[in-house]
Amino acid sequence: MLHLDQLTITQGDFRMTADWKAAKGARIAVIGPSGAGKSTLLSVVGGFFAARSGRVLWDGTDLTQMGAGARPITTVFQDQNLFPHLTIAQNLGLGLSPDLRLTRADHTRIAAALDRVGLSGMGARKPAQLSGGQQSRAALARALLRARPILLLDEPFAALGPALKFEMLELVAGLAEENNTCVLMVTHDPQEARSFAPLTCLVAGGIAHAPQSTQALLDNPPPELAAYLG
Ligand SMILES: Nc1ncnc2c1ncn2[C@@H]1O[C@H](COP(=O)(O)OP(=O)(O)OP(=O)(O)O)[C@@H](O)[C@H]1O
Repeated sequence: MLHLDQLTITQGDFRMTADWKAAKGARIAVIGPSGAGKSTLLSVVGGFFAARSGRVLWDGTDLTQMGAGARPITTVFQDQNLFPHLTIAQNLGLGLSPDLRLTRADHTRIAAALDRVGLSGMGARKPAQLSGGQQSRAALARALLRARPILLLDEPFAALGPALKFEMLELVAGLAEENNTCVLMVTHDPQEARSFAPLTCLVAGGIAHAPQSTQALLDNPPPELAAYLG
């Protein structure tokens, strides 16, 4: 279980609180107005930014003082963060071994992860030799290889067209279900939230609210969400 325990997050004049729990395997959309703090929330959970007070726990283990790499968490940002000078296979290998000393078993796992996202045989290419959608798949394959129980997605597919985006979301949902991964995904798109996430965390008015039913929230949005959805 992911537990955000009385978090207070400040950044300049910005202030936000979060105090809730999410079960293993929960898929949660993070939605709210621009500047409300969605990315900041993910940064705090992922270990890229420290909260002013409160704790982040996973299954009772306090992660608050752990660096991002040590947390049981994988984060995928919008820019995909693939290294341009490395091949796709090496980019994936970084998820297994930061110094790229890969065993034969590692190479087998990398090939299997590429197969899984529909990139069979493309491991030797550089990122620039893949389309935007294929790069997204590669970033997802790397996240998959890390096999951490929490996955944070900050608008990872924003650059993709609608068809490809939904294909990717389906892929993530399937993988998350298989691996019982707890996913927090920032999105601006209510349709995306509905199709991907049974639960939604509304971030608005200085509060990252406890996850609630996506359908109920979007069918009957509170004023701050209604204004944002238009
Ligand atoms: N480096 C910073 N210093 C001070 N304030 C910051 C900094 N970065 C962000 N902020 C403020 O923190 C608040 C939350 O920003 P954040 O990027 O988390 O919002 P968001 O909900 O993800 O927005 P968007 O939907 O536009 O991406 C904003 O009000 C922003 O102005």
